[in-house]
Amino acid sequence: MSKFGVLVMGPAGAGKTTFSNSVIQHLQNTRRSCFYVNLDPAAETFSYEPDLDIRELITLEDVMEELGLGPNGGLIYCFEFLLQNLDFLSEALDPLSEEYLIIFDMPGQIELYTHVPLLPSLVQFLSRQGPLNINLCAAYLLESTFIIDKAKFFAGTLSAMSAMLMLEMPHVNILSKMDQVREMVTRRELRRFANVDVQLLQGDEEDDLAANANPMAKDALMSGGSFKQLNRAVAQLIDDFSMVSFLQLDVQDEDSVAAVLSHIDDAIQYHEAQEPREPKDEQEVNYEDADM
Ligand SMILES: Nc1nc2c(ncn2[C@@H]2O[C@H](COP(=O)(O)OP(=O)(O)OP(=O)(O)O)[C@@H](O)[C@H]2O)c(=O)[nH]1
Repeated sequence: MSKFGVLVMGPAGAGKTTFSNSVIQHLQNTRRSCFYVNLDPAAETFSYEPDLDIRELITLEDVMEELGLGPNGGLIYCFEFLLQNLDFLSEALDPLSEEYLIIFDMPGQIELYTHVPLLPSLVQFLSRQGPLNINLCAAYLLESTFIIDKAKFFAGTLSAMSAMLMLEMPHVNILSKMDQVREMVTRRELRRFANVDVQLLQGDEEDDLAANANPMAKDALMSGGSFKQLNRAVAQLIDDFSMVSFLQLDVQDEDSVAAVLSHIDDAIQYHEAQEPREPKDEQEVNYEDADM
């Protein structure tokens, strides 16, 4: 047996901290132990004070001020620094017993989940392949309001896929802030986004939510000959990657939080039964490039 952990990821403002807080509340209500780790060096305020906070090690503000880096380069520097000071994590996480769920609240900069190889190194250290031996699952949040603008929704879907491919770990995708869209779309329409229906990307006028809800957003969907081809290629890519689906999360509803947690548990249990994979080689990172 080993400890359990969830990496709460997703773009800025997707609702990561709010979701983390509702998980903590749910675990408290059900008398389960949890340990809350903030890994966002630019975080400002919390409803639940983190049990471990990267800002005790390094803050984005200090890095930007002292090294003259921008926010993206600064964040990458902070993560590189964390990777050079992994005792900061192991001293706090190693002593925890197996009953703990460890919640890692991640930053929102999208670079971290796409092309910069820092998260895979961190995951490797935390996971069953590394010394901390935590059974980890990624929870990738995307705002449900993105479905009103299909271009935005599919861009978000691609970034979720990118995180899935880069991290190669148990992963659940979540549409957050469901309270904001329930009145705007039918259940049938919602299902087409939750179980990503690539026909949505092919310009099906009848089902064009954007046209109904927000005329400006319709223009944002790529159109014209070459864009049609690109849309088709993206649709094919998502279709081939047949695992892309989203759970629906409403943080006001404890059952919804419990259902998402139960999926996370299932994803972890499923992967726990699999053989751990071989570690990847480490790669170099250039902070300056990140702000270009
Ligand atoms: N209506 C509604 N608002 C939400 C929900 N979840 C989060 N919000 C709001 O969305 C905003 C961003 O939420 P956060 O939880 O801070 O999002 P985050 O992903 O942690 O943000 P960053 O750390 O900046 O990347 C806040 O104003 C929240 O109150 C939700 O389920 N419903």
